Amino acid sequence: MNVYFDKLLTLFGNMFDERLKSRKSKNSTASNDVLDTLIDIVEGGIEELDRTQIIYLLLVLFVAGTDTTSNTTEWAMAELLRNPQVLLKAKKEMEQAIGKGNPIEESDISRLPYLQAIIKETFRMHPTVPLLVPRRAGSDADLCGFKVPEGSQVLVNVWAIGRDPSIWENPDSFMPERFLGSNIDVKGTDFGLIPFGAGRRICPGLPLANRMLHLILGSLINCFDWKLEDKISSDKMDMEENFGLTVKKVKPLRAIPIVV
Ligand code: HEM
Repeated sequence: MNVYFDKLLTLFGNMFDERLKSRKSKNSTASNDVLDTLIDIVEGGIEELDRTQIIYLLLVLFVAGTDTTSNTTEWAMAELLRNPQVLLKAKKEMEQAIGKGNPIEESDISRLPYLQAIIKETFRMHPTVPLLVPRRAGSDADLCGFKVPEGSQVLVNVWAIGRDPSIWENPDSFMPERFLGSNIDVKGTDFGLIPFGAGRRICPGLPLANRMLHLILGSLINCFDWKLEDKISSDKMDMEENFGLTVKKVKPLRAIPIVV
């Protein structure tokens, strides 16, 4: 793992140095990306950050933002292939809203309520960070009759919340319809659905990740038809989960795209 981190740190270090150089050149145009913004902050004297801190910050964003987004996409595709009627309904919605085979744009998302519901349902059943980031109780607390002494480490089991039959009807069924016409969202205020956490340490990548997921999944649905490898039927798919800091599929999804 450390070898990979070292490689990434070298990569980000080179990017940082090249960007500084290019910003000083006469023909430079602003990229307006994260790196440019961080350098603007340093040069504007708003925050004291050095090269090492910026490189580590890029590493954190990269590590926290890649596996989480790709895992969620993989779970969503697996559920769509396991539930062909859901995939068909999503295709129809997109065909009507943006036209078959067209890539989806950010401005289309608000016109695709079923796609939004599919992503919420994926987050409910497959929250990629199942226990969030550990918390420590700042003072003694009483939680539904349980005593939580000051200083205890608290883990929030988001995976179990998503499968709790007292909150969700048929919790083990993939039913995006449950979110149609509902205001429940993943932004940290509906505690039945907190795949990005909640409170002060809520995932800062939420707006980016949520948009990216709609664009990626929407394009995969609208631009391709899909079939499972080796003629596996949808009801025989392996959905076993590997629990760790993130929940991955034990057997990676292998599906074949066919351009529409
Ligand atoms: C599907 C995508 C993602 C999911 C499900 C997700 C989920 C989470 C969760 C559950 C936490 C802990 C929050 C808590 O304990 O309350 C977290 C923290 C974090 N996430 Fe994400 N994340 C995603 C994508 C991203 C992206 C794209 C970025 C950045 C580009 C990012 C950056 C971070 C960072 C930096 C933290 C640590 C925040 C802190 O400790 O204050 N995440 N994420």
